[in-house]
Amino acid sequence: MAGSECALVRHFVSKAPAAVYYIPEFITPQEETYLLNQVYGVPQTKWTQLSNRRLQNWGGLPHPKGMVLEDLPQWLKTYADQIAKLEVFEGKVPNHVLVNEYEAGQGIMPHVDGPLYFPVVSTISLGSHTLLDFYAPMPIEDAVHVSQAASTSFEDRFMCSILLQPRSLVLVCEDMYKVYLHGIVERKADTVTHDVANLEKCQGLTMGDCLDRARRVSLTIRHVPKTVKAKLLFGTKR
Ligand SMILES: O=C(O)CCC(=O)C(=O)O
Ligand SMILES: [Fe+2]
Repeated sequence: MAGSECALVRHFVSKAPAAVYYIPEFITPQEETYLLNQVYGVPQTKWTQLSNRRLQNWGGLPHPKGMVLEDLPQWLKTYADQIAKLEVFEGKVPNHVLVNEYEAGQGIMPHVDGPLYFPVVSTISLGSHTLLDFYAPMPIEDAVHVSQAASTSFEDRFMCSILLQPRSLVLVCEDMYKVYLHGIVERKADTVTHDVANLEKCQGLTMGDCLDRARRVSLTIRHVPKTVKAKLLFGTKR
């Protein structure tokens, strides 16, 4: 992306409840193919299989005592450096990437990314679109009656969706990171509705369109502020 195009204001999603920026076609189709080749070119042992998705962790394992920093491979570092220039990380360069792979029909439960990261997440989507859904947190008074609240809560607390098209970049900031939960519903297709807050930034789509999901790979690029040398975290006597 050319420097002059970097001003984020025009990518601001004004219909979201707090700061989200959505940049369609952040990377070219050639870069998308290149990144997918890199993701699938790593040794099988880099993959962790979860019940509803596979992932690769790069940069180190975030830990409350600090992350033992590992260099990002160049194919990820290039994008961490580009995203740093967008200035949402306040001068820091992202040092951690989670690669998530979802088959059509897979998703991720609503969650918050938590305090180990600088409170901004930047995500490049590869291969397929998805809908990233945002939810208000559970009210405190309900939290003590979790089992009752949980049965209806996500539907009641739904706030908006952001359509993540292949090759797009989304930046989730402020309360969208710190307060609201995000998740991806396990569905094979998504319908475009008024709930999609960034629809006006998605070319060629109209209300009511049905989009079939395919396999999606996401690069979740973040900054872990607290890093340590391996010796300090684990001690010397092991
Ligand atoms: O795949 C995505 O876009 C979301 C991933 C996510 O929320 C996470 O890894 O914490
Ligand atoms: Fe997340």
